[in-house]
Amino acid sequence: MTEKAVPTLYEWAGGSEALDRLTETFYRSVVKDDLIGPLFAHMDPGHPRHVAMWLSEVFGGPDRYTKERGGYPAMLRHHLGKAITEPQRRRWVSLLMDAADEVGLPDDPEFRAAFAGYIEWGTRLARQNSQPGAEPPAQAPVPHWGWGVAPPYQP
Ligand code: HEM
Repeated sequence: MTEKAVPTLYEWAGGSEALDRLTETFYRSVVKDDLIGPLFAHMDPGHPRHVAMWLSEVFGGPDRYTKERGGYPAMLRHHLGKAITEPQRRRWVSLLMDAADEVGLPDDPEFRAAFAGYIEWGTRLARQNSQPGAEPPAQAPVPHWGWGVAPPYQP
């Protein structure tokens, strides 16, 4: 019996097109939000696409954020000194999950658990690293997130 190959989270999500749709929709609601909108008032117009590139790389897609945007050190720099609060972090997560539903990212339990796991981890690091006086590592690889203990259900 041959075993099915396990797709990456990137493939399961629908690739870069799906992640672009996700971040476009997400940042449209972010900029209108009273709690976190002001943080993004001077956002680069390419921001949604850049974050989609980051997420693609994390979830096993092409390493475009590393090649074209400067990888982890560049991402880190964008958060330093922003003093993100816990309510702001929670709002960011909540709006992203709303956007995931709105654009129809796969909603199976395994995908959403893995997706939420990375988002929870990443936003907590972003909050910590954004505090005044934080000294996060200046260099680190872009994380590669997988399915964890619940690989996709493939009957
Ligand atoms: C998993 C969590 C997160 C990821 C993957 C992420 C990713 C990124 C990336 C890749 C950039 C740089 C984009 C570029 O190269 O142009 C960035 C910038 C930024 N992020 Fe995050 N971020 C996360 C969480 C957060 C949270 C929780 C907040 C605040 C509530 C936040 C606020 C910002 C801001 C204000 C910028 C700079 C925007 C600008 O002025 O251009 N991030 N983020």
